[in-house]
Amino acid sequence: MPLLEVDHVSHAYGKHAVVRDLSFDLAPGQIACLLGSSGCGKTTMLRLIAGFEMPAAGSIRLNGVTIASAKTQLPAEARRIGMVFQDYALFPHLSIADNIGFGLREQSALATRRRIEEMLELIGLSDRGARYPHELSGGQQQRVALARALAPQPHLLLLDEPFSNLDVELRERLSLEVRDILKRANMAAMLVTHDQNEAFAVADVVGIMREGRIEQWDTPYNLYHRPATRHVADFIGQGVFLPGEVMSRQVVKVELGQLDSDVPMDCGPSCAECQRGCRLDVLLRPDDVVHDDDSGVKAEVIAKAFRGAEFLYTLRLASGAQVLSLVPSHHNHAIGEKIGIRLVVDHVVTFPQG
Ligand SMILES: Nc1ncnc2c1ncn2[C@@H]1O[C@H](COP(=O)(O)OP(=O)(O)OP(=O)(O)O)[C@@H](O)[C@H]1O
Repeated sequence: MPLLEVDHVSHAYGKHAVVRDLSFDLAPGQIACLLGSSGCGKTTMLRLIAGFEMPAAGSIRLNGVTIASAKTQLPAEARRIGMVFQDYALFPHLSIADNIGFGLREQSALATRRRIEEMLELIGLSDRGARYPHELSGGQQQRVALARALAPQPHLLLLDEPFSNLDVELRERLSLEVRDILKRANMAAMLVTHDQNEAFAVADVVGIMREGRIEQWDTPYNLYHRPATRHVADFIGQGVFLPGEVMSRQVVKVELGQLDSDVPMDCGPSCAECQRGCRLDVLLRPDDVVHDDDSGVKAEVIAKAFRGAEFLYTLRLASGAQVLSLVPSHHNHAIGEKIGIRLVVDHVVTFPQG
């Protein structure tokens, strides 16, 4: 049985529909993320699960029990759902240990002390229990916020942009640490963010939200390699769309060569049984375009960005179309130079021409 079931949930603020017919499940111990640009309804969905908003339609079940629908609304404090916010929200006048123990006041003093010690160990701050929040770094404070939310053993943890107050380097490291802590605690969690790296670092499964709907609910790998829509393909990672000509249901030709797809290609709604000659767009990621001096296909370097181990080259093809290519940075070519390239595409992704 799924731990969390969100079933056709909708919500509006006045007449403004913000969450539209959303459905997804979360398994025990699974970490999911809602990813989308600002205003797409991510936080509202989190607030519906937490119990701070009531759905206009649909239902939310936790462990098989309906906690929210248009008719039922279990109070937030009765849901056993923990929350971690972007501003940590630690109590400044309480020690780290007392912050973590805040939600445990109904337990005996001994049980509370043991649980605090366990949580301090889980977040790697066993020696800081007597300190106060202002004596800790931002990353450490966020770990304490996580420990405080985990201490009462919630069924589910919700994290609202938990790393957005931290600098990029720390954000990346803490994302991995948080994933590790959640996995060790076998805690199911749902994160919302607009940062793709964060989503990919923390989550097992990611829902791409747009205007209150989920466009694709999938693993980070599939979102990148098998985007279901043009919007997802654009939103996740980098890439370009190159016009292609369908040679058969499984083969498409682009300017750089012929590609074999392991899935049949649909050229558009009118194309029931694809005929040779239909046209569509092929998604090419920078890692699909490989630099090869021996290749007969040449492209002109029109821009380059140094990434340390690699250059990201923007290349112009003979037709004028542009592609991106990730090239090991010891291949340092000048702008205007022509370099050999070839395609190495594992998954051919095509869309009707836009
Ligand atoms: N309490 C509210 N009353 C009225 N409108 C609201 C309220 N909360 C959010 N909204 C609106 O609903 C829409 C979705 O907001 P929400 O906070 O869910 O988006 P989000 O995807 O989390 O965005 P962000 O990444 O900027 O936090 C926005 O247009 C926002 O202005």
